[in-house]
Amino acid sequence: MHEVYIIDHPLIQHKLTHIRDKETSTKLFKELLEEVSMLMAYEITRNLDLMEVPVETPLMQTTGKVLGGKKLAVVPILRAGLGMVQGIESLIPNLRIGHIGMYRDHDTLEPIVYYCKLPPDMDQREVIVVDPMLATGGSAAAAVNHIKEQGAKRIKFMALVAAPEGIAEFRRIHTDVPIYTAAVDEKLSEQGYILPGLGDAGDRIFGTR
Ligand SMILES: O=P(O)(O)OC[C@H]1O[C@H](OP(=O)(O)OP(=O)(O)O)[C@H](O)[C@@H]1O
Ligand SMILES: O=c1cc[nH]c(=O)[nH]1
Ligand SMILES: [Mg+2]
Repeated sequence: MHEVYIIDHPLIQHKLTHIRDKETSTKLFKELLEEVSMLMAYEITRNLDLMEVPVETPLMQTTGKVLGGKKLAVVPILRAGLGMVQGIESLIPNLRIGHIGMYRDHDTLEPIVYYCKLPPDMDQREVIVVDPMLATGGSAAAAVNHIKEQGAKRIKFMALVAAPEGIAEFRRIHTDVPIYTAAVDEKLSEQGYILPGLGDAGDRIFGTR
């Protein structure tokens, strides 16, 4: 069973507090989410494999290290996951980006796949699935199911905020996928919102409130 990693770097926690604030504008919300996603990706990728290569500095020949392991792909869960891509992309060279569209039926809260386009070689890649919110866990679990069906074997899931209920549900279904989050909040509301949370992430990113 894989772990839940809480990335509690002070800069991430500082920015997360401003993201939660209902007075934060759409523009600032988006910028902060990108910054936090970059900082989280920095932590998540700290175990990437390296290989040695020769490099010639202006002064002499030496040996350096470059990324040498599996190639990476990031897969945002639409819509809100899109708000995390640019921050990650700015950090990771040669990143491939897949997209999976999920929405929750407002009455049943059941997740529904409405779009999926992934790189063809998913079995060759280390995959980071991103969505700011892990609420009931239904969307994330269904998205990862779908991505596994396309061949992906090494997957990590990254959320900004997670509810205990969502963590439990996701781990019940995907024992092989570690969860990385900046915060585990108190609980879900009866409407399936994370409390205290930050509201509807998609609406706050795209200004559709
Ligand atoms: O864990 P769950 O209970 O499944 O809820 C989490 C999902 O809900 C939100 O998406 P939403 O359905 O609001 O779609 P959107 O991104 O288009 O706003 C969020 O971005 C997650 O994808
Ligand atoms: O609190 C929540 C729960 C699901 N989706 C969101 O965007 N926010
Ligand atoms: Mg939404």
